[in-house]
Amino acid sequence: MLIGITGTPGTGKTSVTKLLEKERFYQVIHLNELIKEEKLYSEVDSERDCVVADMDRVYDRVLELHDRSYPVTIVDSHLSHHIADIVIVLRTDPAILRGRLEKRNYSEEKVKENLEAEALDIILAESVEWCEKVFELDTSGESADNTEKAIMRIIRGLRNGNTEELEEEFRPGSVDWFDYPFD
Ligand SMILES: Nc1ncnc2c1ncn2[C@@H]1O[C@H](COP(=O)(O)OP(=O)(O)OP(=O)(O)O)[C@@H](O)[C@H]1O
Repeated sequence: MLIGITGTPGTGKTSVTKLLEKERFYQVIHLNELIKEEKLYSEVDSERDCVVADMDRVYDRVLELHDRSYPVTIVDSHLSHHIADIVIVLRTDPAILRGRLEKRNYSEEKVKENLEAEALDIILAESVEWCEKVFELDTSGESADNTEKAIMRIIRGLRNGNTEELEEEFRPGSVDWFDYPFD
């Protein structure tokens, strides 16, 4: 089973998937690292300090790496909803996200761009449009450990084929930061 952990940068995907990796029960593909290591991009956007991933090559590489001896393979990336049919979208209140992104020494423009994407539910909306099953998980005010536990609960439900209650609990649309003041 291939599961994407997606969300705006800073919502905690890497922190949480590193915890999940320690369980040794999951294969975890940290896609952004892979894209950089294997140069799976078509362009370097030096102005925005990022790369433009070549999604066809990325997709093929994930399929190659997908090790079916693991019951679950997790793809960690804000691009994972382009690849997996089942995704967990991590969300963070923009006021909290701002603090996390500022610690990375991002430019104010890049911080605002990401906060706006989070407040406008961009990744959630894409996930709902493209993926079969979407769980929305709010990490605001939660520890990474608790977020990991919630993800493990969702994975357990998926493996047991019993997701009705989880789909209700983590229903897309449960957070609303539309009124976040940007200026
Ligand atoms: N509940 C939480 N879950 C995950 N991370 C959290 C949580 N609360 C606080 N954090 C902190 O938020 C930061 C998230 O950074 P992280 O690199 O994991 O985000 P990311 O979503 O993987 O970003 P990127 O897409 O840029 O790789 C870390 O410093 C982490 O310790």
